[in-house]
Amino acid sequence: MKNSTQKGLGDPGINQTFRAAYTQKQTGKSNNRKNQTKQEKLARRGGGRGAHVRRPLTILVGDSGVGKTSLLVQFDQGKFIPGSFSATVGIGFTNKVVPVDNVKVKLQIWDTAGQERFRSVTHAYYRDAHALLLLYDITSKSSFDNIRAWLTEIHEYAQSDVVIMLLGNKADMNSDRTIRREEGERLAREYSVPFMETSAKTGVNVELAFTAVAKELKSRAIQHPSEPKFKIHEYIEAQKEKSSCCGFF
Ligand SMILES: Nc1nc2c(ncn2[C@@H]2O[C@H](COP(=O)(O)OP(=O)(O)OP(=O)(O)O)[C@@H](O)[C@H]2O)c(=O)[nH]1
Repeated sequence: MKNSTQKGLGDPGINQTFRAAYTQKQTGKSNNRKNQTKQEKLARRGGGRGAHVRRPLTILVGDSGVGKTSLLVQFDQGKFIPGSFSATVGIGFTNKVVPVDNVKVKLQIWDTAGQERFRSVTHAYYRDAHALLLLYDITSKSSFDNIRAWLTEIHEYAQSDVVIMLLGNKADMNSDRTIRREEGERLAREYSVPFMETSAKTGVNVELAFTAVAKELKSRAIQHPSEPKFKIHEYIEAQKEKSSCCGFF
């Protein structure tokens, strides 16, 4: 269900850091010169001192209403804004520094519109993505059924080595659940992608999802021969066990 207001394209009501990235990329111009300058500076400088991994791109994808914006807002600002749902227009983005060991991984995270009419726009960005977080809503069978189609599109448009993670969001809504956790796990196994259930509302596993991506991207960018290779599946499984042991679900 949607109301008439829409978020994205610089709407400050959702997240002050979201910008009109879509317009910028399409026209080559920003509708916010100050922001563009800052982005360019950040890109040039790499954003600060010390060891860092340069702004790899993570894109949130999935059907409209599964909670992509909410997940990003929870990760970025640690809050959940309940109430009316307003669909994203185009693409919004935020930048977030994730400390991994002694390295700052500066993720650029793009929140795409799940609505079908924006699909051709979001396809154009897949090839630039280093990681894709693919969400469904555990209370929505259609959003889960559409995951196969999303994965087909991802395999068609994204780089073959893109990090893909499947997230079953709205895990706090257990009483309305239509997709069992095992179904998510089975689908993820079939496609060999890591999986976890998240809640943008309570924050469960939200940080873990992004941290796992940051760790994987860091390990790919900075190879220390002496360090054991980071294994994202194992990391997530170990961390998930920790959270489920403590009664989050
Ligand atoms: N209970 C609960 N509600 C959620 C959660 N995540 C999102 N919602 C609600 O679900 C609705 C849709 O969330 P959005 O974050 O706007 O969904 P979206 O995937 O960004 O939608 P599009 O912008 O159309 O692609 C909103 O009313 C949110 O408050 C969650 O983890 N738990």
